[in-house]
Amino acid sequence: MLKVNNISVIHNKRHLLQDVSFHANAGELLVVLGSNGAGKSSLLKCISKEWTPQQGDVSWNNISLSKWTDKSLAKVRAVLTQNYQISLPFGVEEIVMMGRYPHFKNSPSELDRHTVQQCLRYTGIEHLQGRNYLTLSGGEQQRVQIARILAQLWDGDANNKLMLLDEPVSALDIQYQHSVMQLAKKLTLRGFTVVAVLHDLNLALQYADKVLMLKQGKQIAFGDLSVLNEHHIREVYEVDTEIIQHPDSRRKLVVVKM
Ligand SMILES: Nc1ncnc2c1ncn2[C@@H]1O[C@H](COP(=O)(O)OP(=O)(O)OP(=O)(O)O)[C@@H](O)[C@H]1O
Repeated sequence: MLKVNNISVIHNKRHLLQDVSFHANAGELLVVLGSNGAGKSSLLKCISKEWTPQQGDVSWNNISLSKWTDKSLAKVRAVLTQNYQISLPFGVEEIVMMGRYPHFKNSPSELDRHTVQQCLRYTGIEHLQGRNYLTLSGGEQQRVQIARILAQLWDGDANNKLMLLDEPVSALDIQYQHSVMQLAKKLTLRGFTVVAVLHDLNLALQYADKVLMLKQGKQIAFGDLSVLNEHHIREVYEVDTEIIQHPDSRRKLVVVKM
């Protein structure tokens, strides 16, 4: 279980996060929502142990992140960041193999190579094998990055795996947006805990098990999909919306009122 207990992050006397508390269980997809600058990426940095909050605590499986070594955490927690910069002409398999770095010492084993192949297949990018990463489109690069973090978490107990996705679908067309969200959902069904920052409220309504809503570093709402309602959307985004139900699928949709 991921437990975030009353964390605050202060930078230059300004709260980037203030008294944020929530949890996510094994097998849950938690979507973090909020306006630009609300603190979503800052929160992911705290959950990934890149940042240590000045107040409060983050724990993974009942152990405070401060007690996890970087090496052991790297085997159970993987992060897809917004700006993964690579300037050298690595091949696609080499990038995915980077996800295996915490698992081997000097050179990859047969198992590591097999895992890379499995992750390329699982993410539907086998056809990109042999390509120079720098020549891929933004969307293709994003899917390779997803294969990389999957390779990092591939083996071991799925209930002990935490995947953090910062705007995973931002560069993707509608088909791949859904294929990435379906992949995230499939991983939660295996037992993974997935935390994803999204801007698309309809994707959140379709895929989230739980929702956390932030505004200016403060927690506006946390809970099941019922918290993603017109009232909280108005509070967070200052936009009037209506939540309607699709007549056939019964799926809920957010529509902006003009
Ligand atoms: N390293 C830093 N030093 C100072 N301020 C920072 C730092 N990182 C983020 N901030 C500030 O903290 C606030 C929250 O930023 P953050 O990137 O967490 O927001 P966000 O919700 O992810 O935004 P967006 O949706 O635009 O990506 C912003 O005002 C940002 O300028």
